[in-house]
Amino acid sequence: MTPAARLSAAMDVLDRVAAGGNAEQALTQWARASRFAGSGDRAAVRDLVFTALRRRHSHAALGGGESGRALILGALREAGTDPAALFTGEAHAPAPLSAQETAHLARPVALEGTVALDCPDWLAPQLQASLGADFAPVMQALRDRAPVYLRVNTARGDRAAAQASLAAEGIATRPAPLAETALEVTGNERRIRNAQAYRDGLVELQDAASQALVAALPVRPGQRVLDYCAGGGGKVLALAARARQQLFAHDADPGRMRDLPARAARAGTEVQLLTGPEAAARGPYDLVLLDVPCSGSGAWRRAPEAKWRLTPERLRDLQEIQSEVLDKTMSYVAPGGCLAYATCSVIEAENGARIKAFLAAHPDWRCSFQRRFTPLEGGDGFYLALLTRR
Ligand SMILES: C[S@@+](CC[C@H](N)C(=O)[O-])C[C@H]1O[C@@H](n2cnc3c(N)ncnc32)[C@H](O)[C@@H]1O
Repeated sequence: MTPAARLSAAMDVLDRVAAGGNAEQALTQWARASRFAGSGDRAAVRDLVFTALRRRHSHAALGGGESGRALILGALREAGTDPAALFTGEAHAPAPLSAQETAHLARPVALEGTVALDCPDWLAPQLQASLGADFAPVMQALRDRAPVYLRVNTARGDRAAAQASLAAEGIATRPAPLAETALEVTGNERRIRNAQAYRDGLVELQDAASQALVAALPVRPGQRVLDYCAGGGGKVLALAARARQQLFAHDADPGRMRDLPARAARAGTEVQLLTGPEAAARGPYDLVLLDVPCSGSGAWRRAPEAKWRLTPERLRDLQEIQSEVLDKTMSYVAPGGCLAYATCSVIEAENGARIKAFLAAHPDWRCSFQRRFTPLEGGDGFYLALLTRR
């Protein structure tokens, strides 16, 4: 594909996302319908789409609108590329610029405040209050692509062995300071899923802060652990590598745990999947991990459309769900056990405020540890609170 044809494809995908589609699915649909697109084309279109979504506010201002075409015009303008040479209308290139577009592109645009930071306007005060002096740097960081991190499965080998195995297949990595198990991929990341170390379960794809969060959980061999919001199981598998435990996983949407048994087998461990009633009946557990549904604000680099889809109503609903999950599962914790509350959000209302509300309603509980991670440390934004009975 020519560079101009890649722009047309990205515009098309962005329009599908604007109509309510999910970016990953829209890209997959486009790739299936575009057999002529090689892996380089798919990667380039993906980059264009994700950058435009991360920077939708500023690109819309620069490009003169929120359509896929305007966002791509904004991206070219930000990069200092003259669109006229690409927007020729020839073959699969975008149609030539209209008079209105030409006029907009000629007008100076000063990017300021929430537009320059690509921050949703309504959420800026809350984010500012949550992050303080880190607000602008964090929002800036969320405008860029996230690093790719691997978790070394220490049940299979150490970090040096994983690095050596990956290097033998041309995949460059370096240790990431956030967690002892974390490697940052610095070259040839597209080869990971075919690499021997990945197929053998020596490494898994997992954000470094997510690994650091799991490293902070109180884990002892032989204990019973319930991952109550297990999703794909990233955290429960990271827990499995730390010590031999009896592991149980539940999710309100069991379909999300579909790949968990196969992933567990690849990692050399076993996780029992439980329905809601089973999760209640099989307790108590020494550790109950609640990786609750949240705004995902700490992970907006990876799922940037979520940044613009979040609404005040949805944020309120999420807080209700978060408190409900805490209230429901506190009785699942064994005496002396721990209830671990986690989000991938940097919004205080989903983090410390939920814990404060929980402790106010349940004075027999206390918070023994809390930690917030932001993208300024390299990984995604996360929050962890450890709760124990007094
Ligand atoms: C942040 S994701 C979990 C990610 C996962 N722990 C990981 O590390 O890959 C939150 C999960 O909570 C699930 N969920 C939503 N509401 C729930 C509820 N009331 N009870 C249990 N799980 C819920 C969602 O289906 C989603 O899979």
